[in-house]
Amino acid sequence: MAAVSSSVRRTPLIAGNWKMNLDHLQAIAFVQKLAWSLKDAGHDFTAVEVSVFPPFTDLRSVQTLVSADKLPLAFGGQDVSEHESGAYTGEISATFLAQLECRYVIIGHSERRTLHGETDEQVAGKVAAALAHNLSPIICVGETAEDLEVHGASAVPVAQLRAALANVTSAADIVVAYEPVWAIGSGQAATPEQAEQVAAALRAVLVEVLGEDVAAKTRILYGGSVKSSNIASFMREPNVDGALVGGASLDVAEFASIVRYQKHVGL
Ligand SMILES: O=C[C@H](O)COP(=O)(O)O
Repeated sequence: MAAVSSSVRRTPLIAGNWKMNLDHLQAIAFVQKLAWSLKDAGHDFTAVEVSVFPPFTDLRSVQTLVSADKLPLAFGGQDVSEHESGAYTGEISATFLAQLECRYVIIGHSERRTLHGETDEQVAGKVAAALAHNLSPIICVGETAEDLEVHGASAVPVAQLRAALANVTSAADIVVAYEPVWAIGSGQAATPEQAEQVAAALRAVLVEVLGEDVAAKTRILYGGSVKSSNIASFMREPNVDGALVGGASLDVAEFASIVRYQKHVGL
């Protein structure tokens, strides 16, 4: 496995993927409460970055609030089109997301791959579209329970990451999220050791494709049944740099507690 300099500091990222939950009014209330709760707790947003991923219809409201109140929160879309513009009913372009000051966009979530038949080629196209508009793609990869049994944990995520990077040739501001499909919404998270093993294999792909410097700076998140009670165990792993949180990101207190993992476990 390719070695990566351990001296590079990667700012942890805790990302909340709301999926198809919270309308634009609920989004405003949630973001206000989250920001107040974290500020009250003295959270250092430069030490652990926080981002939320509302439905598209909430983004304008979230942008307005974050901008007006100068909140130290990032936000982004849950998906993006690989196309620039045109006759693509229902699609949202990277240009539109960039205009709403999105910093990130989730790409290739297993729910998109499974429920909407999204292919590796489309994922690669979306990654390219995001980067072309200075959005940082959070590239999701992960194996199903069947993949795990047949191929082991790393093979499918590694192949998915290689495919997603097909159009990426230079230093790029990307994030990788390792989300075993069987762990999503199941209450059965991977063990920290499993997450670290796959994250290390994914970092080796980053070294091969993008070089050691970029690989050393790229954050790799774990996702799948992350809660305040297990986040610290993942964050202790050297190649895990944050979490992509689904269900637990919909509760302000629980999500704030995940963000504050350093505090409550003394990391
Ligand atoms: O994007 C988030 C993941 O799908 C994880 O969801 P979960 O935390 O509900 O398991």
